[in-house]
Amino acid sequence: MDLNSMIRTASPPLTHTRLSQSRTAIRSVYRFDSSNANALGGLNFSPGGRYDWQSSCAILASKVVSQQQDTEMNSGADGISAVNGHHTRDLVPFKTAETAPTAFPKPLSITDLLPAPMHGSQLRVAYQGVPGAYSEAAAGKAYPNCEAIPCDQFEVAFQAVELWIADRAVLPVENSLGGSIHRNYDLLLRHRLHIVGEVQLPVHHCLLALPGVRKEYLTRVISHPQALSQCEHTITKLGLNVAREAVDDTAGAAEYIATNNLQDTAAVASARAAELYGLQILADGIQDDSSNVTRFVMLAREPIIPRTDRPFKTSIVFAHEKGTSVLFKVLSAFAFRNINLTKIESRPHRNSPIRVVEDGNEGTAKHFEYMFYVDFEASMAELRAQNALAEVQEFTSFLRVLGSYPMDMTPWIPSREEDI
Ligand SMILES: O=C(O)C(=O)C[C@]1(C(=O)O)C=C[C@@H](O)C=C1
Repeated sequence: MDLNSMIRTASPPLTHTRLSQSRTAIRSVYRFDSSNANALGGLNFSPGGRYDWQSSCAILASKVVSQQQDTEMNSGADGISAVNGHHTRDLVPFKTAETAPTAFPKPLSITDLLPAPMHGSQLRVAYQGVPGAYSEAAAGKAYPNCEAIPCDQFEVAFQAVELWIADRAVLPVENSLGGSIHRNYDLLLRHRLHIVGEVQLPVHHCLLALPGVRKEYLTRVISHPQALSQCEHTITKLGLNVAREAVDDTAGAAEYIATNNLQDTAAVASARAAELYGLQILADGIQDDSSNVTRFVMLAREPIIPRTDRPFKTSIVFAHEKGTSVLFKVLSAFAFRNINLTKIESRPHRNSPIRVVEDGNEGTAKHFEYMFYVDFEASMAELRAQNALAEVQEFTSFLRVLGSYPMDMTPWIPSREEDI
C-alpha cells in the first residue's frame, strides 16, 4: 500500500466508489435523505431538495444578455423568460396553489442567479482533500457557511456536482509560485460544469510535526506536490536533511503523521491542520514568497448570467486543426478591443496530440497539438467580448466558453511575515 492509499484509509472523504454506490439513489430522487447520507460515509446533507431551483435554472440557456437586457432581468421572472427567449410556463408544469400547494415551483428570483444562491438551505460544496486543506478554506471563502464536502480526488469533486451530491465544487487552478494545476484544466474540458466564480486564497504554509519532535529528528517531509514546490527553497534554508514525498493533500499529510505516530516525518500544511490533527508548528510561514496565493474556481451545473455592473472575467478554451499558427490571430482579437488577458495556458490536445507534416525534401515534422486556455477581463454581456469571440470562432476549429463570472476583487491582505 502506498502512502496516499494509507492516508485515504485513515480518513473518509468522498471517493469514486462511494460516488458510484450513491448514483442509483441520486438518479431516482432529487431529495437526499439520511440513508443516502449514510451511503456516502456519514455526510450530513441538508434536508430538502432543490428540484424547484433546478427546473428553473434549466430554462437558462448559456446565451449572453446585454446591458439593456440586464435591466429587464431585474423586473422579475417574466423579465427573465423574455431575456432568455423562453417561456417558463412551457417548461414548468402548471399547478394551482390549491391543488398542489407544496409542489408548486418557486419562481426564479434574482438571488437564484447570483454565484452564491441565498436559498436559505445550506450550500454543499465539494473540495479535494480532507478538513484543514487549503481547498476547504477556499470553499469557505467562496461560500461562507457552506457545508464543505471532502473528496479524495479532483475528479470526484467534479462528479459530486454532476450527480447532485454537491451544489458547487471549488478547485485550485493556479498558484503564484507553483504555477498551474494542470489536472484541473484537463478536467474542466472533460466535464460539462461551468465556472461561476473565482477566489484567491493567501496560502500560508507551516512545518508540522508531532509534539516534542525536533527539526534534527526529521528524515522526511510530506505534502501536496504544489505545497512542497512552494516551500522548496525554505525547506533547504532551514537546514533540513529530508526526503520530500508527495501525497494527495496538505491536511491529509498532517493527519497521516498523527494517525501513524510518525516521529521522523513532518508535513507542510496549514495552522488549522495542526490544530485539527494535534501537531505542533515547527516553522511558520515557510512558503518561498510571503505573498503566496492560490486561485480557485467555483464550478456549478448551470452558468450564471453575465453582467456588466461589476468586473467580470471570462474563461475560454480553444484549438485549431492547423496548430499554433492561429494563436497570434486569436490574441489579436482581444488586443484590438483593449481586452486584457489575465492567463494563458496550453495543454496537450488529447484527441490528436501530434500533427505530422510531410515535406518531400526535408523529411517528416511532428508538431505537438495543444488546447489553449485563455482568461480575459470582460463579461460575456459586453459587446466587445461577444465580438472578440465571434472573431475567435472564425479562426478556431473548437471553442468553448468555460464561464463568465465575477472577478475576485477582495482587498489584498499580505500573508504574515516569515517567522523562521
Ligand atoms: O492540499 C491542499 O491543502 C490543497 O488544498 C491543494 C492545493 C493545490 O492543489 O494547489 C491548494 C492550495 C495550495 O496551493 C496547495 C495545495
